[in-house]
Order: sequence, then structure tokens, then C-alpha cells
Amino acid sequence: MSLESVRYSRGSLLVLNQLLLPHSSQYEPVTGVREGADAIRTMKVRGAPAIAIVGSLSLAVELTADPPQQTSDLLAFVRESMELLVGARPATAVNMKKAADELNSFLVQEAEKPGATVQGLTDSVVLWAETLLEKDVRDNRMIGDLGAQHILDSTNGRAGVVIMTHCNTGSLATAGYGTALGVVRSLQAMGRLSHVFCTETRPYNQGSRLTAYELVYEKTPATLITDSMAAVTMRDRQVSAVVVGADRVVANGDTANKVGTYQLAVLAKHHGIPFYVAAPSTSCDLGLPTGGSIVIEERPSRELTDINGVRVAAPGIGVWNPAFDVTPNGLITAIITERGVFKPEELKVGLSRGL
Ligand SMILES: CSC[C@H]1O[C@H](OP(=O)(O)O)[C@H](O)[C@@H]1O
Repeated sequence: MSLESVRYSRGSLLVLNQLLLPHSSQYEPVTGVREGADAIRTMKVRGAPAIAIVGSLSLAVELTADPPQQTSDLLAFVRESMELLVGARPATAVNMKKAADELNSFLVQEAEKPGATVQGLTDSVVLWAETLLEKDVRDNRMIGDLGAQHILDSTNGRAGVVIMTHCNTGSLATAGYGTALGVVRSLQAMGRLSHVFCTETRPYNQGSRLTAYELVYEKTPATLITDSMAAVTMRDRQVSAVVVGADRVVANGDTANKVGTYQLAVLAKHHGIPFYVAAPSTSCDLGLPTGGSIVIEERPSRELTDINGVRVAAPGIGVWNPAFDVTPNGLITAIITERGVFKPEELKVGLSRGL
């Protein structure tokens, strides 16, 4: 059975508490929006797509348990719920905000249709959230296959592909399969993956705690490295490509992702190694022209100064702890989406086709 960040059936939502990984795998019930927002705020659940999916499903389970009796109450409840969920981790990742905007406008349009009933509208909101879950897994499998084939086509048929990746972009950051780790899964399924180097991803250690957990779970040949080993690994360990995820890709292809991504892109350029961003269209914000407009989430200092609750940094030192950074489009070889693999300058047109 593949690793799941969420387990959902109508009226029931369980989320894997990622704060306990890799030592303990515990699913915890989320019975409504407040618990959904708490799971996102505390990073029990994290990863741009997973945040939007858990947030939307927390609304679905609450509506299933206690459906409003008036259409006006439903509209207000959905609007207020989405505001709470977006506010749980408001900066950088776009998926939850996009989902909120799309659901609110969908519901208003549905409510204006002749014969709309509060029960029918409630059912349509639940179905909308369930569709988000199913679509994400489909998108990730497409991202994985398209990305794997693109990398194979551009590596002159070398026997095995060596991938470096950053942070966690797998089943634990999505509804399943993953984005950058989806490319790894597809390469492995094609029998063309030689090795994966995953970075520790300080200070929150999504790499050593989560990606390493996923790669061991999938029996993928992989090695954990510290972030500071990225350059020497690229120089000495035949890395074929660097593939990372995204929290927000904007119209010109600039990409916000876990802090440390930008320096990997600079190092990849220096070593002549292709650098790919793997992201579903739900992580793309074509309304923002460049990455300069992206608000970067700043995290608590203790996440940097402490390890497992024990302070390791000198008392009194200043701390800067941005959770993300922005990689400029000029350092990105291509952006792998479920609708195709695009050069940064082709992204906006490419995603607009077939809408
Ligand atoms: C599917 S890509 C997810 C994206 O989200 C991660 O951030 P966080 O763990 O803080 O939610 C990281 O930036 C990943 O690339």
C-alpha cells in the first residue's frame, strides 16, 4: 500500500501527524474546519497541495456531519471556513488560497441557479472537495510520468538517472504519489532510476525526517546529505538532474519553494546540471507577474536554534528563519506540470491552453 498523508471517506478524515515522523506513524481524526486549520498551523500536515486538500476535506466532513439548514448560512459558513483555513499558514503556498477562491465562486454560481436547494448545494461542496483529492493524485502521476520521460529524453539514454531533491514533495506533501518525488517514483517504475540524493533541508528537516522516510518506505536507492554537501555531491556523484517542488510558481516561472532551493539552483547552473520544478497547476499563480511579489513565511527562531527541543545555538544570537526562498526563472530549466513540461517563459501560455 502506498504511503498516505490523508485517509478520507465521506464523513471521515484522518491525517497522518507528520510531526511524529519518522519515529511514529499515527493517523489523527479531523472532524471539522477548526481541527483542519490547527493541523495546518502546527504543520501536522504540510506541503502546498496537502494543505489545500486537508483544508477542503475538513470543511466537507463538518458539512456532512452538520449541514446548514439555510442557503445563506451555508454561503457564510463556507466563506468563513475558507478564511480560517487560508489564515492557518497564509504566506507563500498558493494552493489553499486558490482553493478558497475557486470554491467560493463555484458556490455563489451554483446558488444562483434556478431550483438550487441548501441540501443540493451542500452536497456539491462536499463533492467539490472530494474531487480536489482525486484530481491531485491524477495530476501527480502525470507530473511523474511527464517529468521522468523528459529527463530520460535529455540525458542521452544513460543507463540510470541520478536525482537530487530538496525538502519533501512526495505522498506526505500531496494526496499521493508526489510531485518531484512523483518524478522519482515514475523513474523507479520505469527501471531507469539509479540513485536519489535527498537533502536534509534544515532547519525543519523535511528531507531527513520525511523524504528519507518515503524513500526507505518505497525501497528507493537513496542517500541523505546535508544541505552543505549539495555542491560536492553535484560535482562528484554524477547527478543527472535536480528536481524540486513548489509552493507558488508565478507567471514568469519564478518559483517559491522551501528555503535552500535557490542555492541548489545556483549550484546546478554552476555544474551544468538541469534544474526542474515539479508542480501541479494548482500551485501556479499566474496572477502574479514575478516572484518579487511573493510574501515569504517567516518561522519561529526556535525551529533554527533548537534540535528536538534542546537549544544548540549560542544564547543571544540573532536569528533569521524564512521558510521559503524564490528561485528566479533564469535558473530553472523547465517546470513540470500535469499539462506538460514548460520552459519558464512558456508556462503562462502552456497552462492556459486546454483550460
Ligand atoms: C508538493 S511540493 C510541497 C512544498 O511544500 C513544502 O513546504 P512545507 O513543508 O513548509 O509545507 C516544500 O516547500 C515543498 O517543496
